[in-house]
Amino acid sequence: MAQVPVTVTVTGAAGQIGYALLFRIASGQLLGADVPVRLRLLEIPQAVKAAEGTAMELDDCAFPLLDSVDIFDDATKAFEGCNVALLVGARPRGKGMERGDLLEANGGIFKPQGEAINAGAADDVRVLVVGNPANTNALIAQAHAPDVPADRFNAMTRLDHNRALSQLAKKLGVSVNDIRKLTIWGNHSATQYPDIFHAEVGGSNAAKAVGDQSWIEDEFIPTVAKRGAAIIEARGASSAASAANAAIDHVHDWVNGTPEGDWTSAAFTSDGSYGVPEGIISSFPAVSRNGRWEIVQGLDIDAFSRGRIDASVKELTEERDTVRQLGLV
Ligand SMILES: NC(=O)C1=CN([C@@H]2O[C@H](COP(=O)(O)OP(=O)(O)OC[C@H]3O[C@@H](n4cnc5c(N)ncnc54)[C@H](O)[C@@H]3O)[C@@H](O)[C@H]2O)C=CC1
Ligand SMILES: O=C([O-])CC(=O)C(=O)O
Repeated sequence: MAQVPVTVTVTGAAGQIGYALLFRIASGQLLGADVPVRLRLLEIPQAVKAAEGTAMELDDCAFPLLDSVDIFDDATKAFEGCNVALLVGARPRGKGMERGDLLEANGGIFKPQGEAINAGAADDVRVLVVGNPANTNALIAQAHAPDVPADRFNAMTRLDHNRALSQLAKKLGVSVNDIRKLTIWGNHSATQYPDIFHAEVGGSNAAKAVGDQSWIEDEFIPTVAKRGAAIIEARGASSAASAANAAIDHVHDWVNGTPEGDWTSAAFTSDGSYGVPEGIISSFPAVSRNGRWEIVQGLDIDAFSRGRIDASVKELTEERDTVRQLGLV
């Protein structure tokens, strides 16, 4: 191994996303085919044995890039020296629940994890929160890591972005490779706004190519925004492999940069752009340059998009107010 290994901490390692994620990280898909990784897995004590089973399977793959796997039930140890933290461990929602119903149950997990990241992670740590409600859990972790730059705490809306790409490609009968500049705004929840008004298909405007506002409003947006619930209904369990895939995409692009001529969607601390209140963790059109996300500026937001963005942002500010009342931020 030519390079120094990068330390990647994964929480909820024995869960279903963990199982879909760890093998892809160890094979080099998270950071690059020449970057060795050290895995540190965090689980609750009852699930440590299952995590050990996964670690045995990781051994059995003989991944050339996998330097080591260590398992912990103590957050302080798990985040020691961590460069990339994937906060997956949380309670998933069941049928009929909204992600916001999990705020109190999961809020308690992200405070100690933020503290542990603050105490022991590497100076360049990047944190992606996957566990729901992801945006507000990221806000909680960030609030307890005052020494880590705020922009290092992200929440995952890349799965929504990928879902939207796929739905739009199907509608237009094109490949996902033909679509650029799609955006998920707001919260990773049913209020999210998948925006195709700035998207391009084969270089032309995607909304014009669709040419059907009622499809956008009544089919596309609800299908993308409620896809998580549809998967739960169909599978009896929430999305796992697609969520792991999106986490890989998000961190890969954050670290290695987004392609020229395109952008993606990522949730991070608002600087007030597009009227999103400063400080909340909201999804934006984003490019990554030199390892940092930048919000794509200068997009015209019409009245329809304004209303949708505002509705999702309102939910985010309400979630923030709830966790404030609970003393979590
Ligand atoms: N942002 C997104 O797009 C998506 C988010 N999710 C969310 O990801 C989370 C994980 O989903 P699954 O893997 O399906 O759930 P799961 O229930 O299969 O696994 C969760 C794992 O987390 C562990 N865990 C619980 N508390 C922990 C703690 N304090 N520290 C470390 N580990 C802990 C559990 O023991 C369990 O092994 C859920 O919150 C789910 O809603 C799921 C899909 C997409
Ligand atoms: O819907 C859920 O609870 C899991 C999730 O976040 C998603 O699939 O988008």
